[in-house]
Amino acid sequence: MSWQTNYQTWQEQPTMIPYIHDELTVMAGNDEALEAAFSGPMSFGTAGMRGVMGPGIGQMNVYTVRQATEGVARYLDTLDEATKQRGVAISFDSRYHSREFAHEAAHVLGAHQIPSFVFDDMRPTPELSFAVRHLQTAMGIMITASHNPKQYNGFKIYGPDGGQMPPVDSDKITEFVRSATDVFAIPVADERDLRQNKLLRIIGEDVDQAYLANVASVTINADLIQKVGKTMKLIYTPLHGTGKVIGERALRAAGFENFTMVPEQAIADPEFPTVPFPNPEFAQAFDMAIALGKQEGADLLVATDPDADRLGAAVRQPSGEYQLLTGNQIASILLAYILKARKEAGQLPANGRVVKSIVSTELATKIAAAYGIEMKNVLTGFKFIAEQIHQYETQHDHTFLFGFEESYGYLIKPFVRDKDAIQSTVLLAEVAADYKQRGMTLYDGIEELYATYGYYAEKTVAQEFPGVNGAQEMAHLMTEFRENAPHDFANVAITETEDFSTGVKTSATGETSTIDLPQANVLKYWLADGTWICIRPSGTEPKVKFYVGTSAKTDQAAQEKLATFEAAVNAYVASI
Ligand SMILES: O=P(O)(O)OC[C@H]1O[C@H](O)[C@H](O)[C@@H](O)[C@@H]1O
Repeated sequence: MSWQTNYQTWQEQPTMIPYIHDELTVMAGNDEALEAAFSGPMSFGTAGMRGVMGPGIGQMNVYTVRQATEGVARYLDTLDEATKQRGVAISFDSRYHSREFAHEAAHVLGAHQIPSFVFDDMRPTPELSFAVRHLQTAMGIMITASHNPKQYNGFKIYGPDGGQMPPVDSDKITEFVRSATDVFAIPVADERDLRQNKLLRIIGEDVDQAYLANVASVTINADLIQKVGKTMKLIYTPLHGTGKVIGERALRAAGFENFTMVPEQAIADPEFPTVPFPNPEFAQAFDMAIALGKQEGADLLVATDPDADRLGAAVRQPSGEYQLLTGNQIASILLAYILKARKEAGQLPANGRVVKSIVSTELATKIAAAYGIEMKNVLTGFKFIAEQIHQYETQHDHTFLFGFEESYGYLIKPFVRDKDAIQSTVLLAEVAADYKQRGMTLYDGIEELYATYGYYAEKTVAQEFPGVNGAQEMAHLMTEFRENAPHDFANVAITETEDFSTGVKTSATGETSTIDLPQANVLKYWLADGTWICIRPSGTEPKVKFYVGTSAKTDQAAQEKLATFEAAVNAYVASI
């Protein structure tokens, strides 16, 4: 159907929600906006859906949230009654309409006689993952657009283990979402009736307490925290999001009492008024924390994104200036501490495993190997880390020690099955305390890791492919890489090419072997000097991402190599 026809259907609805009706009126005559909103449905995939808020079948609004939830409900209808009656846990972040969307989801589930457990106020994504496990619900829904700009919102689905659903199940839900084509015909139950019939229950403090008790268990050395925790100075910013509700309590419960929250950013605000993007990957997210850190002489600055699943950090350098750490550096220093402290405590299991994505740093592999611990590499997406944990638990063959992605996501203990910035904040504080006790800072700690294991450097660059032809152009780029395969980058030979779409690894001499991972449109090259280069279309944005990871004997040499390979990749792409 054309966007004009879809638009007309919306215009002619007799019972349109008044504020959406008003938004439609504002859009009248703006063909570009109307085309974007009405040409096709929102895409619903393995990560659920995410998009700009506004009227139309292609944007996030009450009707598209109802449609997505209807898909979830129809899926649950196919399961046995006992599973269905376990219901769905629902949380939401601090964005515009997040609370409203969470309740709309409950109303749709209620119309199917499916109970829901909705948080009384915003809560982090990892706490929703925890709630699914704690309340033993059949599924979970998180209303969030993570660290996207304020115009966005999203709908994420979780399976009974608390992990984002693996493709095999989420594909079924996607089918059901697509089958609910008439968004205006989806039945919704009345909030008051649902509450009376116990089909909608409000949860909050009870789950918080259980979650916080678990978070306290991620610390390893209680004596250390006792000694240093009270004096070590931290600055924490929740960047106007859900971390405010629980991050403060988590730090305090773990014994870190000497911290200040950036006051302006400890106010939940869907405008995210103090930052250009509420994303701890961006330096500007730290501007206020740095100013406060300098005033207070803080050792460590920590920022969590609006749904508190990602964590960024900055550490004080000897000069008094702060240096931002990358996701790879934060993960490496957390991992090195976990392995060291657990070994010292006699708690390092021989069958321990660390899990990371294929685009994350090899420094972690080297650290793990130094402790005789195996590294498992999985595709990008924390659901694949959750899937590993589930497997270890059911097969009893490995013990999960740590999981991470370079995109600022880490998980320490599996009472949550997604990245957890609250757990990570608490453990990172303990790591800082450990260095402080040794008369060092986290900055020195990173230097120490490099001096021991080699200087590792990584970079991700993304090329955007906006517009209607974007997907096609991205496909063309990937095809070019496959059909006119490069032999080298910057004159360093490619020794192995991994094509995850066929699951085949090919050496320069033509020998092949199988990659033991699900199929995905990803290419990874291993070079003669140990450098790796990976290319994949983003699963969440219209971008192709290029990742480079290298290492050398000095920092300068590693940075130079990184710059050379980045230029070589850019040159190859420009030649296509
Ligand atoms: O596909 P990308 O844009 O690189 O995003 C990848 C990210 O997608 C989601 O946010 C997942 O929750 C993350 O675990 C994953 O890292």
